[in-house]
Amino acid sequence: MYQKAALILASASPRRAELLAQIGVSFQVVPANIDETPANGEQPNAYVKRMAMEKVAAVAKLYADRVVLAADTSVIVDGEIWGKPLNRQHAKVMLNGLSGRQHQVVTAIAVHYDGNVELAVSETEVLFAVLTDQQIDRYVATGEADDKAGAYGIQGAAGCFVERLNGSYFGVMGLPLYETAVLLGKTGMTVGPR
Ligand SMILES: Cc1cn([C@H]2C[C@H](O)[C@@H](COP(=O)(O)OP(=O)(O)OP(=O)(O)O)O2)c(=O)[nH]c1=O
Repeated sequence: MYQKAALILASASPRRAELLAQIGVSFQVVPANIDETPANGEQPNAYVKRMAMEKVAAVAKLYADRVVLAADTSVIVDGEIWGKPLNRQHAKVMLNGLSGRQHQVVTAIAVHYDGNVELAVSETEVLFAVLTDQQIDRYVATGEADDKAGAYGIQGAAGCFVERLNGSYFGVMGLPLYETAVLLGKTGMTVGPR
């Protein structure tokens, strides 16, 4: 059995740290620095899985005796992978592209322990309301779009852009809690209420 603090969260995302803390897990943060460029013609699911695997591997090689958790979230529109906006103009273009339509949010999580890697993928359908230019401008001006896949964060002001979703709210936010608990459970960790 691992001790509580044996876990390393290989992520710079404050949302992931917040969500992991929410399920009663103690951890240390060691962000992974990898190239997040999709390969030519790479399928969205294959891409998010590869990203989660590369993030976990980059940190696990430095901390071989620990449990390491990494994740990757992408927004998929018509089969196209949308990561974070390059700038605020790009964020507005992305939000315009999401307005009044359905898209998918795919989050892959990878857990490395004892030389093994376990992977899980959470996929959620999200329907956005029709957004006005004024709503988009105001939202982007808050700065909330800057560092998020698809230029929105469901957990903030953009929560009111989401008419409905089918899947995992936490997966959209960046860390699907059910899948995380299942994978961490395999390492022998106690996860959840205590
Ligand atoms: C769609 C959506 C994404 N996001 C965030 C979660 C992730 O932080 C980010 C997607 O980028 P990622 O590349 O998955 O993660 P990251 O670069 O922030 O952190 P790291 O690679 O170190 O783990 O978008 C939200 O917070 N809310 C949302 O509704």
